[in-house]
Amino acid sequence: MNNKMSVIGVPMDLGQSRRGVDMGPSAMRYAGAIEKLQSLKEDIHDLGDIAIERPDSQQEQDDTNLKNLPQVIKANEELASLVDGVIEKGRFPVILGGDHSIAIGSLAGISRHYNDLGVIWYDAHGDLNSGETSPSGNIHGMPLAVSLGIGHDKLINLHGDGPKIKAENIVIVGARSLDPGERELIRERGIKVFTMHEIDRMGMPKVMEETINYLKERTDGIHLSLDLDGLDPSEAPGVGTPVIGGMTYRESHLAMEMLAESGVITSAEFVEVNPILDEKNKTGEMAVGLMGSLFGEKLK
Ligand SMILES: NC(=[NH2+])NCCC[C@H](N)C(=O)O
Ligand SMILES: [Mn+2]
Ligand SMILES: [Mn+2]
Repeated sequence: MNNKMSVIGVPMDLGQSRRGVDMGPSAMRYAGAIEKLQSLKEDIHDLGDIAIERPDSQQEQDDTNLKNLPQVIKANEELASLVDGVIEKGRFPVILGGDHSIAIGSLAGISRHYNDLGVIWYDAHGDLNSGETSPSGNIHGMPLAVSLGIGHDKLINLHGDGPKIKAENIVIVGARSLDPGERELIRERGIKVFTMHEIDRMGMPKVMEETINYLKERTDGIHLSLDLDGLDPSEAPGVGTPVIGGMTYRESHLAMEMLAESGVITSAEFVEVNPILDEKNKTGEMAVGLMGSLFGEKLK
């Protein structure tokens, strides 16, 4: 894995309806994210946080049901250029969210550097909705669909026209809350999903082994998009859209350690940490713990 890393914070909560996930980067920094990275890699640049526009209360709702669309676009454009520049310089981008809508910008910036970018979507959700299928209008439920070229034009064409990734290069791990439109899309496009059912049946070691082997043979880089709500809310309560029956902290560590051993991950983001809903920053600390394992921390 690349020893030079650049960290970008994206303090944005406008892709969903519960305030507080904008403090995610602070929560992870407070829990020692930068120090953790410095202890594992030799060259860490902290690029600080992107400036986020506040929503305008006078703003007219446009013809879509997408909440805070202009601000989400603006933040993602900025993130995409930054991430693009980081990779251009030969560095590994680590993105701290923010709600999951920021994956639109991450993937737009990263995908420019790969012909077949793979994505591991570690999440309770599929985030495969569009304006038509979304039950909420929350853009954090849409980034994977947008990156496939499904959804609002301005989101799809952000930082380069058209789709950024291919359906066959995605693996979703930990899904247990999928909307009807998302299920249909998964079926239609043949997206690989390990639901909690499969994780229970096969065990995390087999799930990660299959995930890594599947993506290794068809991609030229793999982005890990880790939504903290993939973990069970009893362990990671500081998230805006908790779903019971999730992956444990131990299983998640193992998954990160297997990714570290495989050496396949070329970029990563940690999203949806909401310190307002958390218990003494437990979820922020968990995110940093998982970062450690992903980037090669070993106890002996
Ligand atoms: N990144 C997330 N936590 N996404 C949750 C999405 C929840 C639901 N599927 C929606 O579209 O609103
Ligand atoms: Mn998500
Ligand atoms: Mn989620």
